[in-house]
Amino acid sequence: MEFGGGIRAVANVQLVAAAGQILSLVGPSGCGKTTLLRLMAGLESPTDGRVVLEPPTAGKLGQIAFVFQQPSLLPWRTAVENVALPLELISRGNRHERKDAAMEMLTRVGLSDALDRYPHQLSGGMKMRVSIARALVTGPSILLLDEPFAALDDMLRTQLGEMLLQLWDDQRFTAVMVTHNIGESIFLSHRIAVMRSGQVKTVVDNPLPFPRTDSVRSTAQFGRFYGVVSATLRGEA
Ligand SMILES: Nc1ncnc2c1ncn2[C@@H]1O[C@H](COP(=O)(O)OP(=O)(O)OP(=O)(O)O)[C@@H](O)[C@H]1O
Repeated sequence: MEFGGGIRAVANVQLVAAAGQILSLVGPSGCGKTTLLRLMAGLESPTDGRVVLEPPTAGKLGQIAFVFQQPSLLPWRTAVENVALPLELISRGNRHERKDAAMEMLTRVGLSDALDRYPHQLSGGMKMRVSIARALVTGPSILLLDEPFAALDDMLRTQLGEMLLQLWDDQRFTAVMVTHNIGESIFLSHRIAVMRSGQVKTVVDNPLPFPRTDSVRSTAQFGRFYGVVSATLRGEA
């Protein structure tokens, strides 16, 4: 993928996101993580090469969802109205059905008490919950997340990570998530793709079993794997 001015953001990448699993992309700033994610989403077109979605229906409306670092909610819509928006855009259901689906999704992300609040009445963590509910309301088979929790404090980050795992357990979507945070990549994913200078240097399988709760972070296995991923990031492994 080459941008104007000859900037080569991503090159020679061969990466498979296994169906029903969570894959993390980690790497130093500017190594091409976001570009690769945007290529997968179809938000950028590759200068060369291709992105293959399996099954092909994964490319259908409502089947790929993207969560950005900023929740980017519409300020004039309530939480329910924001979450119902993707259903409106793909003309699914009538007004009542869309509202019911949005309410159910918001309940699943722990916001049953905030359905009718506007974005300015929500905390940063609540806005991200709405953003994730909006992404998942169509029941996508692929969820792409770009540093979704980067702006949140550690405690919220952990809570939302656990929530994401719970949602994955319920919906079993295929997820690809960009993160700077090694601990988060280990906690949340099945496999971790380590990127440097626009290339995927290696993909490591995460040995930690599911289901995972926060307590897994204090296990020796977690610590050992953290060391492996860090060394890989530094180019030592
Ligand atoms: N729209 C664009 N136009 C020109 N260059 C771009 C564009 N988007 C990204 N780049 C360049 O491509 C390279 C990879 O950027 P990208 O945002 O994918 O990296 P990243 O790993 O996600 O970085 P960060 O972790 O800082 O978000 C960088 O050199 C960046 O400056």
